[in-house]
Parts: sequence; structure tokens; C-alpha cells
Amino acid sequence: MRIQRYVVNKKFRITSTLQGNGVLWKPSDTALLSNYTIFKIAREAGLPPGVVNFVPADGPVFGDAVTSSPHLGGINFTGSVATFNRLWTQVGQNINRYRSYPRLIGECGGKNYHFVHPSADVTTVIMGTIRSAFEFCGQKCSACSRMYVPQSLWPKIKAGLLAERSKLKIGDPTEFDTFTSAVIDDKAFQRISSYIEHARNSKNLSVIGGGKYDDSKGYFIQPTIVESTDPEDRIMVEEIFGPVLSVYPYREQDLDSTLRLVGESTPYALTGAVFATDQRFLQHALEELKQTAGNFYINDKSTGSVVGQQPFGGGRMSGTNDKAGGPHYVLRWTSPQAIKETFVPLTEWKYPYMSD
Ligand SMILES: NC(=O)c1ccc[n+]([C@@H]2O[C@H](COP(=O)([O-])OP(=O)(O)OC[C@H]3O[C@@H](n4cnc5c(N)ncnc54)[C@H](O)[C@@H]3O)[C@@H](O)[C@H]2O)c1
Ligand SMILES: N[C@@H](CCC=O)C(=O)O
Repeated sequence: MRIQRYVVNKKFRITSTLQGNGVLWKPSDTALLSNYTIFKIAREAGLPPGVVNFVPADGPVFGDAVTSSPHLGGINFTGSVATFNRLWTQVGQNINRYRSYPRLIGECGGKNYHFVHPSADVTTVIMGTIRSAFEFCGQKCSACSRMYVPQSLWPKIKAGLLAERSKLKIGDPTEFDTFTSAVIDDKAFQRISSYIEHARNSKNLSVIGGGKYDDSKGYFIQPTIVESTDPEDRIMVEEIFGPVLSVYPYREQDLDSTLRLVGESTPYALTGAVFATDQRFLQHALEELKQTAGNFYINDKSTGSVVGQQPFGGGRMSGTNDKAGGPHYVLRWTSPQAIKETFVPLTEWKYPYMSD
């Protein structure tokens, strides 16, 4: 596919082309729909049959097969850090086998935050947090999982979160008034419920809302709110990928050090939100939290980016921040070629400055 052509002067024509870069793939249970969409769009865009393929397979079997193929052109992965690290390591180990250097894109996990300033609008904070933390049972890479609230606002925000939480209908997702449903599988159920048990057994943590779980019919876990006196407890630091929100009420005099903790306490940088009406604080937070979120929200929940409007992705251990849904993404999967064609015959090897 040739997409650009420049004639620089009468002597040269420089042409740039972009062409496909070999095997691309995007495995993810959580992204099956987008796999199908990519497949459909590719066909509609004119790619011949066989260029984009849907290949259902066991994850590690597929990963081992493609990373050991000399024809691997790139990996476009959505999933956990552990799996992406395994794939990247395998690519490194096989580097001498490949016909070209594979492009690697990772869209990985997050420990997404809501940071509340004393000037914040309390209702916005409560409603945005309920949606972000508990929609899709918290199984969204961008879901809010940790929250920092000034102690002065905590009683109001806590009461509001608990009241709204108790109104959420958990059940059959085909019913329109259902807000959230079961988690995806037994593995997720075990992982998420282990964090709830950790909260019950830790002196720094209190389960203040929800906390029950039941796998007798489907893997159901109540939307759960945990209050923490330790901002570095593992429940405030590790990705849970489930409906568990941990809140650290901070002292107002510790505002700046708490803001720094947002970036320092986790290795992730996917999404984050600040809630404030104080414009000077918002400017300060934007600067201070620059490296903590690929998608940063102001007075809005940390989820809900729309393809084509808000390119999505994060840095640090959240991925390679190539921004799916944005204009640069497709270029990562092309291979530009620069071509020079000379129209003037060459008559000697000496350059003009070398003449006697
Ligand atoms: N950043 C994003 O855009 C984004 C979006 C959705 C989910 N996520 C992240 O995905 C994770 C949850 O998804 P998950 O539990 O399915 O993750 P996962 O890493 O366990 O699995 C992701 C996909 O990779 C496959 N897989 C597993 N091992 C593999 C291997 N060795 N080689 C090749 N493929 C392999 C799985 O079958 C699955 O399809 C969370 O960390 C979440 O934050 C990120
Ligand atoms: N577009 C999603 C993120 C994509 C991953 O699941 C969001 O709602 O923020």
C-alpha cells in the first residue's frame, strides 16, 4: 500500500511507501469483540482474505508458537503484565531467528486512581467513583481501584458511596436495570476474593461496604469498599481487576506527599482522575501526576475513553503507550520504504569540488 509520494526536484523523485509488517495479533479474552471488529474493518478496508485471521487457541501454546516463528512481524497484546513480560522475554531469546525486528505493543494492567481535593464537588466524586470502580464488575483495565480522599470530606463521601453502593443491582446482565454481574471465571473469583480476605485480616484495613462473595451459581462478588490507613498496603498498590475499591483518607496537611504517593506507590500508569474546583490545584496536579496516567481525567471518572475521541493507553508497567484508537497507532504496524530514482545519467565519479 503506497500512501505518500514527494517529488523533491527535477533530479530526484523520492517516494515513501508504507507496507504491512508481517504477522500481527491481539489476543485477549477481554477484547474478543474488538478482535472481531478489527477483522471486519480489515476486510472492509480491502485487505485480502487470509491477511487478518481469528485463531482461537490456548494462550501459552499460541504465544510459544508465534514467538518462535522466524516470520513474527509484531505482537499487539492486550492483557496482564506477566503475560506481556513473558512474550517480550521470548522475543528477546529468539531475536537471532527473526527475519525482521518484531514490533511490540502491550496494553496491560493498571492501578487506576481517583484523587480528591478538598475543593471537589462531592456528588460528582461519589457518582463517578461508583461507575468507575464497579461497572463491568471492575474488570476494566481503566477501573478505579484506589482513591485518596481528604479527611475533611471523607465522612460525606463515605456515606454517599455506601448509600449508592447499596442501590446497585447485581445480576443478569441482559436486564437493563442490572448494574453489574459476575466476574469472568474461577481464577478471577479466587484472586479477587483473596484481596477481600486480606482486607478482613489486616489491621490497617476495614471492609466498610460489601465484602461477600459466592460461586455457588456464577462467580459473584459484591461491589466492595475497603478503608485503608496505609496507602502502601498491597490492596492500594496491586492490580485486582475486580469490584474492590480501596480508599485512603489523607490529612490535608499531607496533600503534597499524598499526591507524590500516587506515582511512587505503584508501577502502573494507565488511568487516573483528579476532582477539584480549585484551578491552581488542578494545574499543579496535572504537572505532578504527568507520569502516572496515560489517560488523565479532570472531574470525571477514570474510565470511558471512546475510540476515535480519546486515544487509549498507559506507560510504565501499563504498557507501551502507543494509544489504541489514535492516529499514530496504525503507523506502528507499517514498514515505510524510501525510494530514490535518478533521472540524470551519471557520467563521472568525481564530485564538482574535486575538479582540477
Ligand atoms: N490496557 C488495556 O487496554 C487493557 C484492556 C483490557 C484489559 N487489560 C488488562 O488485561 C488483564 C486482564 O486480562 P486477562 O486476565 O485475560 O490477562 P491475561 O494476560 O491472563 O490474558 C490475556 C490474553 O492473553 C492470552 N495469553 C495468556 N498467556 C499467553 C501466552 N503465554 N502467550 C500468548 N497469549 C497468552 C490469554 O489467553 C488471553 O487471551 C488485566 O491486567 C487488565 O488490566 C488491559
Ligand atoms: N475504553 C476503555 C478502556 C479500554 C480497555 O478496556 C475505557 O473505558 O476506559
